[in-house]
Amino acid sequence: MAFKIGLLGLGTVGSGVAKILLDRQGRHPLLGEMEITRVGVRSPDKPRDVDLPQNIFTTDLEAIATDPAIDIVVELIGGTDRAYKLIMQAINHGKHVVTANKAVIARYGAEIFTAAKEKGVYVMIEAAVCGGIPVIQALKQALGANRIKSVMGIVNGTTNYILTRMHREGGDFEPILAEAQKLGYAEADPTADVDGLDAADKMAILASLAFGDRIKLEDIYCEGIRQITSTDIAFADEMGYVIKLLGIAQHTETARETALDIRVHPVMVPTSHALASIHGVTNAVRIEGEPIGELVLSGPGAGSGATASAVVADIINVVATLRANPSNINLTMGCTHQHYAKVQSIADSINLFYVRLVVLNQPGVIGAIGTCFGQHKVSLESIVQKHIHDGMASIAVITQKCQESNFRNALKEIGELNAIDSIPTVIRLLAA
Ligand SMILES: NC(=O)c1ccc[n+]([C@@H]2O[C@H](COP(=O)([O-])OP(=O)(O)OC[C@H]3O[C@@H](n4cnc5c(N)ncnc54)[C@H](O)[C@@H]3O)[C@@H](O)[C@H]2O)c1
Ligand SMILES: N[C@@H](CCO)C(=O)O
Repeated sequence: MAFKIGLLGLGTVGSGVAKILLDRQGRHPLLGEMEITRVGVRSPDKPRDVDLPQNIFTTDLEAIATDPAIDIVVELIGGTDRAYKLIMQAINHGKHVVTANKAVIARYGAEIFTAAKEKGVYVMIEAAVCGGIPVIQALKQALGANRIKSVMGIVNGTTNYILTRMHREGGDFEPILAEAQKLGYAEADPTADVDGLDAADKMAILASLAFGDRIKLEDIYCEGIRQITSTDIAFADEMGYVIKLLGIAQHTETARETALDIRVHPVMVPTSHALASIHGVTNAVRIEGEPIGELVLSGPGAGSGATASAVVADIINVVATLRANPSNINLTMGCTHQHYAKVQSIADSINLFYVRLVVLNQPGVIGAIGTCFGQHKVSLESIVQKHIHDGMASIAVITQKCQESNFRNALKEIGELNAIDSIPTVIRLLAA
């Protein structure tokens, strides 16, 4: 008897899933035990490049989520509210759910996984983070023996594509974003990607699995890449760094037991670092655990086939588990977190900084900047003056590790000095 699948959404990822399920040759034998029974779409009569019988299409998505004949609901419509309601409906009707929807899981994970636990069903989310990279399964299962120390990654392909092009071409953010939109690499509304919100959704999910607590999205400090200029890229390049948008989740150095440091922001990454060589739309996640040490998973973070690969892997896992033991939940596939993580404020975090200042080219400016930082307990690694013209100079400062609030207080005071024209960029930095 085949397991019956109800597919909600037949767009980029939905079509990829249907294509895999309709073309089983050479793939996992369990695909032979699955059948797409109903498909929820907006326009049933629209011509499509997947060979599904017309009579299984419907615009009534609720009917699929509540259909007693369906075993697994695969939610691929995107968005938040409607998708959340459909997922909850499916769970409440005793169906297992597979979704690629990071926005829903990051916002409503607590409600969804609580309901799933009560109903004894699986909610599988491999495709929600980094598309085709099996990072969810790694954290839930393969790395289960480890105490995870940190999870750090390039989890948004759009921003990595833009930053890679800025590095390669020396171009500025806006024109490269416009071209990325024309080429289909960036959405017409790029906000979620370029402002770091998509990465924050993904980090909430990864950190929750890595550290065993729920994460409130609003607790994640989030900064995007709009302020990065070609000048900063050139400075970074000269100093042996590349600028990447990173998601970071780690235990704090000072109060390891009590707080989680979780954020998304641009970082100057030394060219020798594993994440520095991740280019274009590729994603990568570096996980550090005890006893395993460090490992990096990299690959396609989006796209029809890559994301569908993760969705179908989840379906296979559900089917395999149901075949082996239909009545007991496999604990390595579920999510049982009860408490919310205590998250460290960005002001308390410890960072190294790169800061670029535009100043009047006059004696004593560098000394005054150094003094201000010193008065706020910020030690400097280097301070270099460049690009002198029209009586103005650009100064690039790199600090040693310092508390973010001390750095910000120093910077506020420096900004008030007469010789300071502007402070266009501040970027946190990874130690070389
Ligand atoms: N595209 C990717 O590379 C990628 C990667 C990882 C995760 N995801 C996630 O996968 C999900 C799907 O993304 P996608 O790229 O396939 O989006 P998409 O826009 O290509 O497809 C969504 C489909 O759902 C349909 N749909 C939406 N609301 C509907 C409704 N109320 N009734 C019927 N049909 C409806 C749309 O018409 C569309 O065909 C999203 O949650 C997204 O975040 C996508
Ligand atoms: N918009 C996402 C892809 C889906 O997660 C990205 O650019 O990585």
